[in-house]
Amino acid sequence: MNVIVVKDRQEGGQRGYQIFQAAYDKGATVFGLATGSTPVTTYDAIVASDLDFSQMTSINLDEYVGLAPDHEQSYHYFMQHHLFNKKPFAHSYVPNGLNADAEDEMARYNQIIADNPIDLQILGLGQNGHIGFNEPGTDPKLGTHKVELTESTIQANARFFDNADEVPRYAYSMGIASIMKSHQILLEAFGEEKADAVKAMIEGPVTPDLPASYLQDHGNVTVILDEGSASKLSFK
Ligand SMILES: N[C@@H]1[C@@H](O)[C@H](O)[C@@H](COP(=O)(O)O)O[C@@H]1O
Repeated sequence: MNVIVVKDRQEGGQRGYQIFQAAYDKGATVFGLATGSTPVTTYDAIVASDLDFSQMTSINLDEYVGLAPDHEQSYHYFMQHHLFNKKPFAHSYVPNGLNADAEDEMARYNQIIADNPIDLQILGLGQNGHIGFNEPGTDPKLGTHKVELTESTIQANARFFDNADEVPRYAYSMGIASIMKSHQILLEAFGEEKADAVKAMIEGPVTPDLPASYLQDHGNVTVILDEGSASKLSFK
């Protein structure tokens, strides 16, 4: 893993953007995108740039089951608001949280990923080490699947809802196997609350207990950290 430590998430967003731009300049056409607060500064830098995605494809990692695309906490809505309204792609795929037939949605989304191999995948990091919504214990061989969210993720994401009871209990998520097929991965993690997960991801063993640790087995991963999230690394 190529680890870059910057001062804060603003600088991290700029570094993330530079990696996007370099991939774009080298001919990347399919971008795997993430939600959460972490990638926002990178999306802001993309929006401020003159990069044109009108011939490109985006594929998002995950979506809550049961939320309509126009629900303010859906990941569809998040992407529209932070990126797609200002930088439209030719095709933007996000799992369909309203598809009650999980098998159908999993097959549909796996086909989309197979048809559009991801050149650059951006990832955030859950406090428990999850990537996408691949919670601890997830089988790394899974493709897109339906996930029951852990209590820790529900609590961490409750800040976006009126209260924790409103956080959906399930999500559709790209699997670890799908993520690992991306040619290049950019993971960003900012803030002290991510420091334990960051340390385990980089310095711990590869284990299903910390899903992001599988990234140690991928040959092209860049990790951008700020001073808080890097604070427990031993090599600093
Ligand atoms: N499914 C998303 C993840 O993709 C994201 O990485 C994580 C961290 O969120 P944040 O970036 O807000 O800390 O939150 C959610 O659980």
